[in-house]
Amino acid sequence: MIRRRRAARAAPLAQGSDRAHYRVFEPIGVWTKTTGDPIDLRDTIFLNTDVFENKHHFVVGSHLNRERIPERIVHAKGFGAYGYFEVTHDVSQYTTADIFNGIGKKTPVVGRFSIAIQNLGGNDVVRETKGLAMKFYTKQGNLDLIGLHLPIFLYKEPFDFAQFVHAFKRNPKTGTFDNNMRWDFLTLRPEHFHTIMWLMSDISLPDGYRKIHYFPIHTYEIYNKKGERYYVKFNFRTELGVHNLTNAQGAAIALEDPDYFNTDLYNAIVKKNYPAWRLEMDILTRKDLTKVDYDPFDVTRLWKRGTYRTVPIGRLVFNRVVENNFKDVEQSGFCPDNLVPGIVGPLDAVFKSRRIFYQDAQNYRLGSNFANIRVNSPIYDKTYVRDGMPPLLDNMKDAPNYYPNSFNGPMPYVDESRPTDRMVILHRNAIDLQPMAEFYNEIVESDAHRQRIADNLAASLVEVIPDIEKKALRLMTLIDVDLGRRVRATLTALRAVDPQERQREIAQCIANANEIRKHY
Ligand code: HEM
Repeated sequence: MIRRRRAARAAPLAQGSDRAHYRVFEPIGVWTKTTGDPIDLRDTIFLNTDVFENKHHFVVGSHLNRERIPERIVHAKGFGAYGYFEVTHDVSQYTTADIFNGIGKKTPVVGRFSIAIQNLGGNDVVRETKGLAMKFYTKQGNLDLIGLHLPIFLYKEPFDFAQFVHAFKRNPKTGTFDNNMRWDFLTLRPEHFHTIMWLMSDISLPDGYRKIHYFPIHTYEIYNKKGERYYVKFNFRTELGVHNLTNAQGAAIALEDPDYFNTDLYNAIVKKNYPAWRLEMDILTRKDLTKVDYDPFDVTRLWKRGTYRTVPIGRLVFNRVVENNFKDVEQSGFCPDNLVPGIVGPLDAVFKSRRIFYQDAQNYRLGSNFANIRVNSPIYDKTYVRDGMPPLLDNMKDAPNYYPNSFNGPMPYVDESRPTDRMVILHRNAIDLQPMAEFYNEIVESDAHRQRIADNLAASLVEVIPDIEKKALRLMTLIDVDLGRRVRATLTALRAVDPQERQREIAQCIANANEIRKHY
């Protein structure tokens, strides 16, 4: 699979190559200023002219100064594609959501694939959470499902979001990623460590965005026509199967192409190797909720095997690359709170917090009318939300701008199936190390994989100060004595390497990387 990428790069300009964006257009027309008046050739040459006379120069220069908008606080680096979702199994017995009813029904979709911690311009090939944010343009409004490559989340305490982001982003003094900050925070908030274990495992260095499963993680409440409620987790399973890179392959690719994930996705789609995912849902009934001996709304742990059943729903396919990255990707805004009739949504505390902050982030990043940006607009909307910063589209022209009114303005409808009450979820704040031990001993399939996890953890501890290292090793030992022992042993071995030997190792690593690169 890596080899294909080299071939793709060999002839970037060749006709019919995967670099389809190098097409030559039919003449587009006369170049104009932003105000539409044609540009004279003499307005494009400033040398030996009075630069201050040239209005065009100032329009272009001052616009350039304003080209950047704030990057996303997390998942800043990403790439997008358009596609569709097709129902393969009717699930109307569980939900009235139009998108999931009627075999063969197709709904247009935009997706944004991303990396969690890197800034815009960062490296794709790093051991970080990957995301896939999806917007389904359904007949009943936009449904946004936002998934990660992991089936669990870091914490169930919403307050931790800002603290985690600060600890895992850059040190305020050095401007670099800092394992001391990370481990300090982790040892004080051990709940997060479950996700960190998944991050240190093989699936967290995947071979591109296409070969990953994505999980919206939360337990969603859904309801059918009779008003019966179900509790479900959605899973998007890649049809290509999960493929991961070794650390050495990752290092080589990171050097060669920091945008590898974008390149891979782009090339696959233009070559018509459309990436596809099977959507399924794990289901618990209301009765099941009272029977299970775990909290099914806790995003930090998996549902126990044997307690739920899984039903297939459909197929998600991305078959069109975006035509303009800024317009379609940078300006896209996904809110987990964009739900449709038939899907009440999750009830846990983390989701409640997300209901507020995505919307707020997009108000800040894109402006209060971000829903009017084409990529974010639903198929149908008739609102009383008016005016404000552009874009405004037709601003509902002269239709009434208040409700109720006597002039036939938009009217609400009645969803008779929608539940009238909401369950209140109370979480426990006890730290449960059992899911972490289970991950290490049961989900991780082999001893060799356990060793790789320990090696990755140890590598992240090399620069950590003794006090924090001690706490980190204690935590790992509490989870599993074998884990603590392995990490300690690798750490000792890494520290024992004398500096010259280390230099040789780095040189060897680069040589290995070059060797690997020869093959793709
Ligand atoms: C308290 C919990 C959380 C908060 C407050 C939070 C907040 C945010 C914010 C503010 C953004 C940037 C949005 C933008 O600028 O458009 C974001 C992006 C994102 N978040 Fe979260 N998040 C939380 C938990 C989660 C969880 C549980 C998941 C996955 C299930 C997730 C997945 C993502 C993804 C994939 C993106 C990138 C969206 C895109 O591509 O535009 N987050 N989050």
